[in-house]
Amino acid sequence: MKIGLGAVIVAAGKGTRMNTPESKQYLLLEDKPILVHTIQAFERFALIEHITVVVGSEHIERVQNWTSRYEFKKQVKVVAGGKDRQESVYEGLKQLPENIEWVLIHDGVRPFILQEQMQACWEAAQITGSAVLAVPVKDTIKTVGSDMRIKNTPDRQSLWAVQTPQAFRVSEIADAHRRAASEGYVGTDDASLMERMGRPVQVVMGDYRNIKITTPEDLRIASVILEEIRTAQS
Ligand SMILES: Nc1ccn([C@@H]2O[C@H](COP(=O)(O)OP(=O)(O)OP(=O)(O)O)[C@@H](O)[C@H]2O)c(=O)n1
Ligand SMILES: C[C@](O)(CO)[C@H](O)COP(=O)(O)O
Repeated sequence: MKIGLGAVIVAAGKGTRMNTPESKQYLLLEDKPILVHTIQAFERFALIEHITVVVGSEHIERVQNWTSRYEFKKQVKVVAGGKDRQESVYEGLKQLPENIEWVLIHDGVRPFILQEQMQACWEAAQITGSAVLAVPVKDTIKTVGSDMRIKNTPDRQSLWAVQTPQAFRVSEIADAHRRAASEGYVGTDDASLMERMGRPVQVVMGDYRNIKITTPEDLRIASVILEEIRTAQS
């Protein structure tokens, strides 16, 4: 069944918080780069027809070569990103083929996305128009001033840590990006661009293992999660 679902996987960041010579998306997790694990998760998701991977311009050829090396079955287009995540997503959206009506936008450094989670996010987007995966926060969150004094304590019941994928109609999220760029707004996720246009975004319960590999300790946690997922699948 063709439904015009594509993926934009953003991986054009420098990984400054990881502080390794090689950007974190190219670090090996067991046998292959983190970004390959992520692309392969989208390869496995049957509904995805097209994958656009957004990388730094100096890495385009390297990632293009992965199609033969890792035997990708789907069409994987590799394009250059921008100076921040938002610009990179927008570049990816602009390069999607015409027939792609819906998109899952995902961080290249979230390799543990499960098939059932992609499915749940996609199904929720079909109903509401937009959907994101998120998990309830476990800690108490404080708003803190520049003087390091606590300003207030938001009610934890309503706080969720948002993940990717985030699912949208291509025309709507591209419009939201166009508007944000022209108005100089920079958000840390794509849903926030829909929110500022007054559009509803459905939250779908995510999985705590869908971590964004960000700092060195995340690499050790990632090895444990990978082993656990492999054991469960074998
Ligand atoms: N100009 C950018 C910046 C970020 N990203 C991507 O957005 C995702 C989430 O961003 P983050 O974890 O913050 O990655 P980096 O920007 O690489 O990390 P840091 O902020 O530590 O430099 C990553 O897959 C990253 O590659 C991107 O495509 N283009
Ligand atoms: C989009 C995102 O993964 C949602 O949690 C996140 O906001 C991106 O993180 P960044 O470090 O701000 O790029």
